[in-house]
Amino acid sequence: KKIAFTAPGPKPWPIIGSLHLLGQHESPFEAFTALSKIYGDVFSITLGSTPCVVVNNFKLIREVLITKGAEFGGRPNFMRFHKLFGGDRNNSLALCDWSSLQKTRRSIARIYCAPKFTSLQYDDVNKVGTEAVEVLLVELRKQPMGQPVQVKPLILAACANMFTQYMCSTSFDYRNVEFQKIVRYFDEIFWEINQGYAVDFLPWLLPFYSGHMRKISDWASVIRKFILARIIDQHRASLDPGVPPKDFTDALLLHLEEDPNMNWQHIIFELEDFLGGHSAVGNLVMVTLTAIVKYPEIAKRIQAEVDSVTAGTRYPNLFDRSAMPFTEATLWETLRTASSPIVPHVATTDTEIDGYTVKKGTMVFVNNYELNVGADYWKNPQEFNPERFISEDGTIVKPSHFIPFSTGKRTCIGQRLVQCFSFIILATLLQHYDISSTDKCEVKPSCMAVPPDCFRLVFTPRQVH
Ligand code: HEM
Repeated sequence: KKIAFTAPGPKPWPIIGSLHLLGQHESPFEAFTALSKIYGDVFSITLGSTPCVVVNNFKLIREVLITKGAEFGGRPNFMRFHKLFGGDRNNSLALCDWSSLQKTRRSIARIYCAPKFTSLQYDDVNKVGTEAVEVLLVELRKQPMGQPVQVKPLILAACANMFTQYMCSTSFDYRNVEFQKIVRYFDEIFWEINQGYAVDFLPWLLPFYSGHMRKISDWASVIRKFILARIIDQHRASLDPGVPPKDFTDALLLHLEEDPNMNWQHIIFELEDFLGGHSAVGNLVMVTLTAIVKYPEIAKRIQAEVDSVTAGTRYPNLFDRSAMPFTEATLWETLRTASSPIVPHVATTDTEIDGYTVKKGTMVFVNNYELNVGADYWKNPQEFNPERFISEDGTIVKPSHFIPFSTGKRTCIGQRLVQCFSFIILATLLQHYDISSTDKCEVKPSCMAVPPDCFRLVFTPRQVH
């Protein structure tokens, strides 16, 4: 008879478990990599009183996300996740446990959020993206040129309009105070969701976090009220079940009429989830711009590419992507080096990883930081070098272990939109400006988010493009 063993790991202390070990490095993922050198590529760790397993190599990560994806489809029960979604994290697509409702929600979203290259939706993404970036250029021209500018809110507003226009056929003026407020709150939430807190694992600390938790649920509820009043109500008034849906919002509303398992709340929460994706794109662009500032030669290569493709006579667009591999590769290299964490998974049944027993309810961390910067996976991993994603024939190549959007059942639904919108913004900004900074442009390791109030950038109009 086979004897069941759990994976080796550090001995937990009473109450805090091994939480203290995560504090010994700049990011918990660096701590995981360090611990994997002691305990092996799969190890157990108790955080607070939660049993966790960390998987650290590509073979085991595939086992968790693909081969046994169905057994690891749950999400952690963090209080913050509930607070963000009206008291129940199952309202959220990214933070809910796996269910048939989730399957339905993902399938409605896929057509709109993962548009194929030859689809009508792709043309729409292109149109919406290029129009919104032209408005961004107009706003940038109003800023003092050659001086430090707090540019994040402008970039986020452009991204927000790309998302609201694409998904809800609605966009907003940059001076609309309510719009500014929800863009800010979405960004606060994005920053928040990217932080790890001891209270996630030590719920008895909750009384000390009550103010913080209230703030989180207030941000989310202001956002939902805005979505209902400014977007859903208008769509509902003009909805015509006899014609194909004009956008994602219509598709969701039509689905509500057909599917008894769907209710009003689901629609609002689903829109909130997807519209919130704009903060991810805006933060990715900000992180990419830190590389542009740090490595001026990379900016020059992107400028050469955009100048040659557009001959200085038009704005770049999505159909230029294949002719601008360096620009695209810079975004992939940013995703690699920033190494955004994969949301933890949870075992929904008693199972195994690499032969070790994993009990139902165990939280599983996928150490994608190791996949992104480990010496076993990359040549000179610490170097920022977009060339690593360009093949000899000038096309983009991504090694199979590079999974910035994860893989399997719960893979990111927004990845195509991210690639499309961030490409348009980066290419157009560099077509028009040289970008530098007098501030320290630092990004935390293993984090795709920069704080809502972050470094300023200096935009200098280019003479030739
Ligand atoms: C730089 C930008 C982004 C990165 C790096 C990113 C990465 C990820 C990762 C790693 C996951 C977790 C997958 C897993 O647990 O296995 C995820 C989930 C998800 N992402 Fe993204 N994402 C980005 C932007 C977006 C955008 C723009 C949207 C929406 C339009 C979006 C929608 C989602 C959703 C709905 C999920 C949850 C899927 C599920 O749990 O079933 N993401 N993303």
